Amino acid sequence: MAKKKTKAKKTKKASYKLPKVNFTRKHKVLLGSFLLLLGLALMIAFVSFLFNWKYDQDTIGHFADRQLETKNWLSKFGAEVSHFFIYNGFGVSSFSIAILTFLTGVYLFLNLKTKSLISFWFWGILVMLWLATVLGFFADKNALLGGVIGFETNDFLQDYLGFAGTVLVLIFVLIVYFVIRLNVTPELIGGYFKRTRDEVTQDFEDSKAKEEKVLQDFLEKEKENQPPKEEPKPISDTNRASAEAKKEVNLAPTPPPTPETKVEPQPEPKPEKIVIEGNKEDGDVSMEVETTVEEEEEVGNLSKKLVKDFGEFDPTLELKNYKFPSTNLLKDYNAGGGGITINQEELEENKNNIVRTLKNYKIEIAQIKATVGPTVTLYEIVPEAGVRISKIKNLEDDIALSLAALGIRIIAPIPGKGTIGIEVPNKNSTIVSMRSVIASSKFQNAEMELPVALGKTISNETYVVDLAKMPHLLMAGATGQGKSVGLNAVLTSLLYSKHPAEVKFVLVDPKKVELTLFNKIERHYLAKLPNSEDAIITDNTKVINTLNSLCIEMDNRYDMLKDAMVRNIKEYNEKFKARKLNPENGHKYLPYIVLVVDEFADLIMTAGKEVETPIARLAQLARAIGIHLIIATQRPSVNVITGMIKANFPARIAFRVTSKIDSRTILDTGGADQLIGKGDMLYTQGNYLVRLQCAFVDTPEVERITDFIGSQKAYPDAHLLPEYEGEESGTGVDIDVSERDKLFREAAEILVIAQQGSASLLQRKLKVGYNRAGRIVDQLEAAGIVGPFEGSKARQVLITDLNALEDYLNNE
Ligand SMILES: Nc1ncnc2c1ncn2[C@@H]1O[C@H](COP(=O)(O)OP(=O)(O)OP(=O)(O)O)[C@@H](O)[C@H]1O
Repeated sequence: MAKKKTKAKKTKKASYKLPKVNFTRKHKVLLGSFLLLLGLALMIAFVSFLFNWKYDQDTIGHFADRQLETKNWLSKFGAEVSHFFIYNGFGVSSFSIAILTFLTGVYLFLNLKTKSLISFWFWGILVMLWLATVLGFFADKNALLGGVIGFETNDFLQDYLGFAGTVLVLIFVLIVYFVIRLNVTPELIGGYFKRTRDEVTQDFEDSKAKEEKVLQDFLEKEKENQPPKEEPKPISDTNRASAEAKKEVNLAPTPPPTPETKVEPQPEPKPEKIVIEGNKEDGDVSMEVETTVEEEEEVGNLSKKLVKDFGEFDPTLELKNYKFPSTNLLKDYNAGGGGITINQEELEENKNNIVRTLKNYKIEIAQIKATVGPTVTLYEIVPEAGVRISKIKNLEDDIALSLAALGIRIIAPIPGKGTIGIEVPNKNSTIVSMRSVIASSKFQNAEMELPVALGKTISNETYVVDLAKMPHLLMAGATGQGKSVGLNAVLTSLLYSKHPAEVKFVLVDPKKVELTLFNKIERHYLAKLPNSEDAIITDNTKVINTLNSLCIEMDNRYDMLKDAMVRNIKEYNEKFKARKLNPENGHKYLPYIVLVVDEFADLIMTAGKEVETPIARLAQLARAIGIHLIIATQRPSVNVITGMIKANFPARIAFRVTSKIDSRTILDTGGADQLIGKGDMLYTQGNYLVRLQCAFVDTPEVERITDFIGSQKAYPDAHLLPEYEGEESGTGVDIDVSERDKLFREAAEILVIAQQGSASLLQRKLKVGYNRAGRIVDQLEAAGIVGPFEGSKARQVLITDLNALEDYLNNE
């Protein structure tokens, strides 16, 4: 009980942190411009007052007298206000007031965060008081310096503390200002002096060395320029030396004899010298032509040197002994039987049925060919010339009826082939094992960023796609049709192809049981928010924070890419590996991040726009910086897979769904309703549909893989995403007491009696609509009566009984 009360108090305190003024943007612009101009006016008035105050003194106090003239640039107003602030107030330090007013105006006008304004005002006023008091010492010389308040404060302090005491107090206040406001500490000052001393010594030594070098060069040049027969000249004989030098046309740039020129520590490229010999007899002079050498780029040079010395940067070095799981950990489902079995009888029967049915509708077939896949067999038909394709397509249901089989799909025509396809499910389907697709050469030799072996096509070929190219994947299908297996297949593919340094997963699993096994590889492959305990997110409210954190990560990565002048993560990582990006400038190797959401419908139901917006943002922008989303849902309705989501997820997988409408929602076309389930799926990447049998990976297999990886040396922690400070309350708005609903008190009583912070309860008891009930709950939250939004659970009520509520509301 007591705990609840303290919590209630805490929330109350938190909600009163800032003044509760709800300005609209228009109000802010108006107030901002007013304050901005008022600040300027004060400034003008104050400056003018400094020159004209003596003349204007007679007019003070006669504001109503229109005849009286003032010299202040802002006339009577200026004179009165300045007299009030400067003469009667704080003296010249009153300029602070004008500056602070101006600053407040700017903040409001530009809609900047007003939080720092409070500290501006606090410190500004402190400085003003301090300065006024200090200038109070000189009040007898000039009354304007400290103003009346400055003089009085000074006088007051001197009465009690004497002159010395007052000075000491003022010095202490100054120290407080420096330490707290400017963060100045003795160490900082000491460090600064030490630095400047070192710099001076260094500079001195540098310039000495440079001077010596210049002198040396000069002498050498002189020596070179001397004709051999000439006597060596004394160094001091500069006049003569220059006269001799003039005799020769020397186009080589002589080093400027200024000791200030900075000499770079790295060796300069040596210019090549070409000497054009002159004919001495003709009195010709020889000329030395110096060709300039292109300076090499420092970064390139340095990076080449680094690569030469240390080799390319290896992101996997920290876990260099990491061993990839072997395919032996996966079960071979076809070990005994060995692949697809072809049932001749079945094939014959189906062929006859198809030919007969089509004949019934007067469609003659020129040729028929069967391709047996793991779950379905494709009969490719070449009709006789003159048969209309639409005719065959319209017979879909009739053919299905005559074949007496579920899940018949007619593809007319098959893209890229001039044939019509009829897919008929096999009586005995074959499981496509994960092992067979992982071991396939297609997957093993795939030159892809994020290879994913989805399964096998109808012609029994392994189908491998690049998640980085998709760039996001939407997976939908009715319950029990193979979505979770599909997700596991995708994750397993990535575990088999990518080192922990190269890819990180953010797993969202509202069902709480589907992805738990991946907990074991948390420190290898998972990414999480700092301070969160579990890497796998099962709580919907935490998803919002994680999504927003990913948005921050995305923005950060874009900044890094911009800084590195590359367009995508691949180029960035290549540049980083070639040691062309300096880690000291914040660059680091960027792993791909794959966000997997197992039940998206649940998320949209509980958090709605709050998840949709960051998901859409990530989907729109994250492809270049290596964040890829995989979203699965068993409810493919339009309010879950919204237009915004769909537009950004061109790659989609549909498992079997119950209706044609659902199929349309996922794929924009029918077909998914005719699948046979158990991993039978349609995949599209925006153009045509491919029917695949999803690779099957069972829970024990995933467990073996995660155990294998989890038992190896790991990073100290999961990959940490940037911190995201969610709003304290679910609503994030401070609600003015005066704006509370009329039913606020009644609603508070209902929730306190029921001890359940639910909007639907209010809807029923108060007979109000959902929106109003929701608003009241927000107001109750802002008042500290109910706790924050907790996803599907009702909010906690922070007040225990009606008496406590009465006290609480009365003390507000
Ligand atoms: N690729 C596949 N090959 C063979 N059988 C499969 C395949 N995928 C799924 N199955 C079978 O279907 C069952 C249900 O699959 P899964 O758990 O993936 O369904 P789901 O769509 O995730 O269901 P839910 O939405 O209820 O979680 C599996 O236990 C398995 O027997």
